[in-house]
Amino acid sequence: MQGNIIISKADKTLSGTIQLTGSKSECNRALIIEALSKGKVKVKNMSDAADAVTLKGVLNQESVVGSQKTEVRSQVVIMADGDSEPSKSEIVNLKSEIVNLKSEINIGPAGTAMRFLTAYLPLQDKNVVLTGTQRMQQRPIGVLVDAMRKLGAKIDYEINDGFPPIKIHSGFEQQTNRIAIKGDISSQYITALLLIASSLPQGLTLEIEGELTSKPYVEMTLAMLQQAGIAHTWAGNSIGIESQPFKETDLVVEPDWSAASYWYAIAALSNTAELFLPALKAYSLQGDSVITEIMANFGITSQFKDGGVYLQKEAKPILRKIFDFKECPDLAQTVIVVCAALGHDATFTGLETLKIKETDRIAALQNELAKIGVKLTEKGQVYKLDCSEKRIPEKVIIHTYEDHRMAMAFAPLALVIPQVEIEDPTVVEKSYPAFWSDLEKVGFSIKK
Ligand SMILES: O=C(O)C1=C[C@@H](OP(=O)(O)O)[C@@H](O)[C@H](O)C1
Ligand SMILES: C=C(OP(=O)(O)O)C(=O)O
Repeated sequence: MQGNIIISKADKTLSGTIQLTGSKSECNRALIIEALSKGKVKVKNMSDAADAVTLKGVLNQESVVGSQKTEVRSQVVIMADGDSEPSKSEIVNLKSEIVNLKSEINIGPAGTAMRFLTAYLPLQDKNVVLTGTQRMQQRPIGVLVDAMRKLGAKIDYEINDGFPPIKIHSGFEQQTNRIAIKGDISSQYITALLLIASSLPQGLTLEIEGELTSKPYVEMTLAMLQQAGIAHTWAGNSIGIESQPFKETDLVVEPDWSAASYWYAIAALSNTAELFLPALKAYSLQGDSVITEIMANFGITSQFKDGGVYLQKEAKPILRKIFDFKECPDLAQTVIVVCAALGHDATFTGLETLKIKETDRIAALQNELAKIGVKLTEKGQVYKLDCSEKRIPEKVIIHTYEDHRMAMAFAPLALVIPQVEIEDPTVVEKSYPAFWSDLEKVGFSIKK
């Protein structure tokens, strides 16, 4: 879809069934595990999220390159075994062919792919530059690169220390099996290391320093590794995984609960809502399934039956005034916009990591909420929403800052504002490409 779109909804009722695509978080873990397991583990219900499709493409390409390398290497062996000895220059050429088979990988805006590959690629005996979008080049990676260097990886920065692009060199040899790592910047660094731990000759124990942010994502990683036969220990701040083989299994990706959160937001802003989301589980590996509890405060009930979840709206006063997003940072925009739309002054904590995501999500929220007169103010680590000067214009234009969640979190405003114009609507492809067509399925009008 090119250009802006204008969203509107003639009535305030929501009903239907929406089949959500697979979780990008689960899928990206499953893809790395599949690649490390060398065929033992298979990913089922591959996500349509662009970030997952990108990672799959890179890993497939890597395995093609891997077999090309083997071919080139065996050519060297044949030449060396042949009647005529290969000349020095022939060997040098073949060696550089090996090195140059693939020299740059660009993962676009995919944060988890960037982090997971930073741990995965050094183990593949590669010389490769790993890069992404301009924004990706501002998202920190230093904590993970430091940890990988201590482990034995050879990694240089191409432009700025601590940020992509990074150059990964071949020749990994494990130097230690115990690493201390900061837990309060991104849990993705920890997940990246845990994913490769069982494939390291000496295994790996991580000592997490400071508070662990986004903890459910680390639990998801360990649960998925467990499903693939990898045992761990977790005592206090120390997580240990011994060197061990994967077992043959399928990893089935559940639909995306972060995507489901936008449907909860739409339900919360509708007068009546009856929506079925198939295949979502009550006991999910995804921490964002906590949206069921959060949205109960806005009158949305969740009933798990028929293999999915039914959402229903009950007329109820809003209960909660304080929301903490430390364990579910991707829900922050969804819930804050719902509070603003309902004029519900509330307090938010656990937003520390939002400034280093797809955009500075705090600044983005502040700018866009100001368009309806709502203020989000920061005092230390506590954020307050002030709706006292809220206004409902005929039309609002939402800038999306290359952030899928800005587009999807503000779209539900179409239930309270006659026309919501979304700039750069294709951003949703990162995690939920069918978002706009799914809105149309339940009666939203989407015009270019
Ligand atoms: O591991 C994951 O799949 C993710 C972890 C979280 O990041 P942080 O750990 O950086 O908060 C989350 O925001 C991101 O969308 C996905
Ligand atoms: C932060 C996110 O993704 P990533 O870090 O994987 O780019 C997100 O999807 O909200």
